[in-house]
Amino acid sequence: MTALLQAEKLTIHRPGTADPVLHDVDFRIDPGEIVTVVGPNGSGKSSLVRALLGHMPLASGSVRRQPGLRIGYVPQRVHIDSAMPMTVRRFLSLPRKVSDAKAADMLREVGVEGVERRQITQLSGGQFQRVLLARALLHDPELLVLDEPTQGLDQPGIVGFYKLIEQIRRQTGAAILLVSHDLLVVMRASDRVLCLNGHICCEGTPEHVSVAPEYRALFGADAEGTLALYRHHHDHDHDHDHGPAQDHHHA
Ligand SMILES: Nc1ncnc2c1ncn2[C@@H]1O[C@H](COP(=O)(O)OP(=O)(O)OP(=O)(O)O)[C@@H](O)[C@H]1O
Repeated sequence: MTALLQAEKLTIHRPGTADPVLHDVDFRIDPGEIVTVVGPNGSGKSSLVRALLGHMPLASGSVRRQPGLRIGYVPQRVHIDSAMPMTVRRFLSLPRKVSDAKAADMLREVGVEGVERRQITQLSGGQFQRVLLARALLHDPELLVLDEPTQGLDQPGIVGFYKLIEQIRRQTGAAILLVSHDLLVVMRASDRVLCLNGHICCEGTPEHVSVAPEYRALFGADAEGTLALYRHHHDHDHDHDHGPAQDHHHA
């Protein structure tokens, strides 16, 4: 299968220095895959994403994107000037104009129907993340890139967001590259997890990564809980679809 996006020996330096943020990272994502990048703060997750998208210069190595690849991107930080009024509708037409019908469809798809006239700055955190997702989906991406898309959401909000991501993958067949701290929830939605700390510490299926010594060394006690939760979800999901993790405390 041809990768949508592939990097070889990707190395990035801190600006103006030879100090590597990332070194020798090999990466690929295939059509329809959900790949999650985890790693501690400062481990280079956002830098990897920005380099893969061509937003950041490489010190060495290569990135190859399929020619004409349509990418939808939700960056980690979106600065909205609160002094400048901006409706959701206007925001969706930046930078590329979309029709009212398309905007309305997309807002409905992501579960925030009818918020067109609302001011961006007056949305809740969860509504704002969904509007960002709607904007990233407007031009039928083959690859959706989400950098910490659930920041500021509470646990049910996070679970709901990842369900939406899985649903989008099912409906559109888009590949999804996720950066996240929400190890517990993210694990379940991913086909492949890549654990980063300046380089790739380990990668593989969620179950493989959660028992890898490199992963455990990085995430300590949290790592144990991740595996327990992953197993729990995984077992149950074969039987029936049921509610989020916090409804079921199995120690
Ligand atoms: N524009 C920049 N100038 C200088 N250093 C930078 C810049 N961007 C990132 N860095 C450094 O690169 C390293 C990796 O940062 P990056 O944001 O990629 O990590 P991250 O894993 O996404 O972190 P977090 O989980 O905190 O978002 C950090 O040490 C950071 O200080």
